[in-house]
Amino acid sequence: MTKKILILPGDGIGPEVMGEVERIIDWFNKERGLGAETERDLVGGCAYDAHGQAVSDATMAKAQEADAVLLGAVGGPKWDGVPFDVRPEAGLLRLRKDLELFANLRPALCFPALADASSLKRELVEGLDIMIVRELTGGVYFGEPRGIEDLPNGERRGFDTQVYSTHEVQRIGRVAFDLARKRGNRVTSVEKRNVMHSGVFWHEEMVKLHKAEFSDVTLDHMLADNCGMQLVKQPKQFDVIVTDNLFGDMLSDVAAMLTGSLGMLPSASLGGKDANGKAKALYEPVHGSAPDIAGQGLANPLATILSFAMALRYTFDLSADADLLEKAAETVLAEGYRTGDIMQPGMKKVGTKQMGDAVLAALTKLSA
Ligand SMILES: NC(=O)C1=CN([C@@H]2O[C@H](COP(=O)(O)OP(=O)(O)OC[C@H]3O[C@@H](n4cnc5c(N)ncnc54)[C@H](O)[C@@H]3O)[C@@H](O)[C@H]2O)C=CC1
Ligand SMILES: CC(C)CC(=O)C(=O)O
Ligand SMILES: [Mg+2]
Repeated sequence: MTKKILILPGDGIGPEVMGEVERIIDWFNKERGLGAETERDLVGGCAYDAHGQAVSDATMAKAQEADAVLLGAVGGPKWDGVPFDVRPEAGLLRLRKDLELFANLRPALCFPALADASSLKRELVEGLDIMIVRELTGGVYFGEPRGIEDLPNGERRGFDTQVYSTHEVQRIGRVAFDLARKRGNRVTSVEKRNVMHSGVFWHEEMVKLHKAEFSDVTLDHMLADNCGMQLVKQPKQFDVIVTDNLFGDMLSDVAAMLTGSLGMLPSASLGGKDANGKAKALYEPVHGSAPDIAGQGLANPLATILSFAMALRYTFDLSADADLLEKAAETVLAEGYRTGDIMQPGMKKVGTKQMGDAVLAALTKLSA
């Protein structure tokens, strides 16, 4: 059956890195019989420019129909002044919310060739393999009430609401515990129960879930500020980290630097399985639209390419193809190809397109 992939390149470096993924999809169609049919559409600032909305209802309908959505990145200074509800980032938030993509998997893996590209010492990151499981459709990014208001005393006030309910914590907890069972069997649940009621609640629900369904998995708890510190002090102590929307966003950017660059970190955003065992899914790099390097062909496409590898694994159940693509990424790094963000002395500096060329060549060589 044809596999329907909706491609939303977005803004800034989004279209540049997604261009390389499109060439890789073509390769998998021709060489591995993937059978993927792709369609491009708009999200983010470019969608706002085209029709005044960061994602249109028509695009949302296509996303609902697709087997998988691949997204580049959204946002940029051009849209700093647009109304809050239609800013580029709102398009991505709507996709996540309306498709109910509550589980955001952000693996931080240090490829052997990049052990010296991290800002940390080689011995701290060599062999690193952490899975951050971030809750993606709740918490302070979506809680009501929120807004900016005028107060009677002439001051103004800005506010957001952090809120989680039982089913939201339990379902993300289950994803984390299930993943841990296939990895190092250890989950660290991260919140701030020392100052936040939602943190106390998160902790209590995780403890209950663990006792009821996952007592074979080791569960630890850590306060979010300490977790940020521990990630740069001794990152290999972690296996699976499960946390809320905001802390997960921040901690995964921290984890990115352990792997060499934000340009290396892929992600999968998954919904619950339907009656046929199918889950809605969106795949995107962890990084943003990188306005500082956009339009120059300098961006590292590997995070987006590795996000497509996650689509092969999680949506299309093609783990051999996912392994092949991940091996191709590892190979080009071992061969010394480096975009500017991971450049090291003595390596071959390349741009976005040449990195894509190198991955395609590695795919061909590895599958011969
Ligand atoms: N998922 C998304 O679409 C996200 C969008 N954003 C949006 O992106 C815009 C820029 O945000 P920033 O805070 O600057 O974060 P950013 O992730 O776009 O960039 C942070 C730094 O990392 C570098 N970088 C990021 N991706 C790279 C890549 N593939 N190759 C080489 N270098 C890379 C950038 O050049 C920049 O120096 C904002 O409008 C923000 O809201 C931010 C994060 C996620
Ligand atoms: C809506 C996004 C811009 C938030 C973000 O930074 C992320 O999901 O990584
Ligand atoms: Mg982020």
